[in-house]
Amino acid sequence: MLAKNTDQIKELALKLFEINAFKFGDFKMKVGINSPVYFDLRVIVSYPDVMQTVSDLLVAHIKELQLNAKHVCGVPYTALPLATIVSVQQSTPMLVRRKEAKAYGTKKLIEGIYQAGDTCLIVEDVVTSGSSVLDTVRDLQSEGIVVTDAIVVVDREQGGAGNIAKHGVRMHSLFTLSFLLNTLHEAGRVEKATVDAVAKYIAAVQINSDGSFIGGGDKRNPSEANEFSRTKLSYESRANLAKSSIAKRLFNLMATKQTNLCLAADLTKSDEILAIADKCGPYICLLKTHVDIVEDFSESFVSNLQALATRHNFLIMEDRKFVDIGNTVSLQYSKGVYKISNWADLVTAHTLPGRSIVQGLKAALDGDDAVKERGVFLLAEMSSSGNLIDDKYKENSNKIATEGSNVDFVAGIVCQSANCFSFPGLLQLTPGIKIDESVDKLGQQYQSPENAVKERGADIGVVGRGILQATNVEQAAINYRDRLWAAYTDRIAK
Ligand SMILES: O=c1ccn([C@@H]2O[C@H](COP(=O)(O)O)[C@@H](O)[C@H]2O)c(=O)[nH]1
Repeated sequence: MLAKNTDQIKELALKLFEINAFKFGDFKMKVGINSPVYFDLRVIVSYPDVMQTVSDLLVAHIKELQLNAKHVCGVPYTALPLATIVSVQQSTPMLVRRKEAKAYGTKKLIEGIYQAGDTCLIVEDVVTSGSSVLDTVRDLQSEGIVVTDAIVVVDREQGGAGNIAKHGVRMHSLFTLSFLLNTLHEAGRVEKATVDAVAKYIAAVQINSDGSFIGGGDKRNPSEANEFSRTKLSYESRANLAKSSIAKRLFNLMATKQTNLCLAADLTKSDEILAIADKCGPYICLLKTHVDIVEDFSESFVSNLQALATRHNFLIMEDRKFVDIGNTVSLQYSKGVYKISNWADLVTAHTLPGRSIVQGLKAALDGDDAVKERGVFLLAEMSSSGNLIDDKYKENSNKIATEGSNVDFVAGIVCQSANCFSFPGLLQLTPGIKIDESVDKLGQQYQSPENAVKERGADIGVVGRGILQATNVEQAAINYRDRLWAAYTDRIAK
């Protein structure tokens, strides 16, 4: 890294974290190992300002290092747009490497005009073992092109630079993983413990270009290599990793109040809801409503509920399960009889309409400060038997939740299984909890608090009729609070 651009590079590092191009979690890497950190620079194409900064820095770096090759070539695919901008900015002709040779026509692997003996600079986004850079080097060399240097945005410091050097190619990076972590720490975005844990992982997991481990052994065991598995981290440390302000607030509230119980207040009279909120308020982190079942809804009902939320320190979630085009959802959230955005800290939404559902909800709020006060939980799974959700739907819901433009507003995911998502800054809300595991007559399936938290990854357990139908609702809330909380403390202690 060159000292001249340090401030700009630091700013870029913070921006990459902000747009979720860099994240903490438990990620499966190309080489088959789990990693606590992941770079997804594919997202930067959606941020022209970030593209501009990255390519400006690459060009400045190339000039300073005097890497005067005749061509530039991006490693497919993420680095292709970066290589294109570098090529245009420097007026250096580009070469394009195909991943597979064409089955027809020229059958070329390298597109562009070149001659044997020409030099070429490689552009890459992220280097782990260096194998992708080396694949590109090999194909260029097979055409007689000379490669002596590669410029990359991020060096994960896991052996890539050394592996590439063994093939006679010098690797230069805009920044390293350690630099990025220290920058995030200096800016107060991550704790020192996080920096140390990742440093430990990097030191332990050094990779050869064929995917084997430098020094031998098998580091694929996540408990040895990765301390960032979402279900192993405390709510306090996950608060630091959360990108949504309300998720941070909820994690901290749960940790200080020592409760991960959400009460589903599915009652039809406002007085009944207020009475149960008052009785159970001291034991819950969240109170969930279905406001459209309340027969005597009024503005005073919501203001009284908000007063109870302040008195007992819980948040309010309207389980509206929005599912429509962005414009309609925006109106449903903020207008009509209920004006949900005025009083519900959190809402729920299906991902069926696609990413526009999140944008629609955000559009109803008045600016960035209002967005910070609110959040959404996206439904990726349901507890009802025979529901139509499949693995692809789950995976795509997770993608929507972690996309850069959504991360400030998506606080969590409603789901039933621990493998639904890995980003530790999101909360898993799991409904369908009852001490006597059973089913109801209309398709609801229940599991015990212990199973929900320890086996299925629930961070917050939702209990409705298990409390509402108890003879002593306050005592029932205490029982569920105690069992859910004990299951969580057991989970992180193991
Ligand atoms: O998959 C889902 C999503 C939401 N819910 C809601 O949770 C409560 C559960 O109430 P119980 O009385 O404990 O069954 C209810 O408000 C549902 O709308 C869910 O059950 N499953």
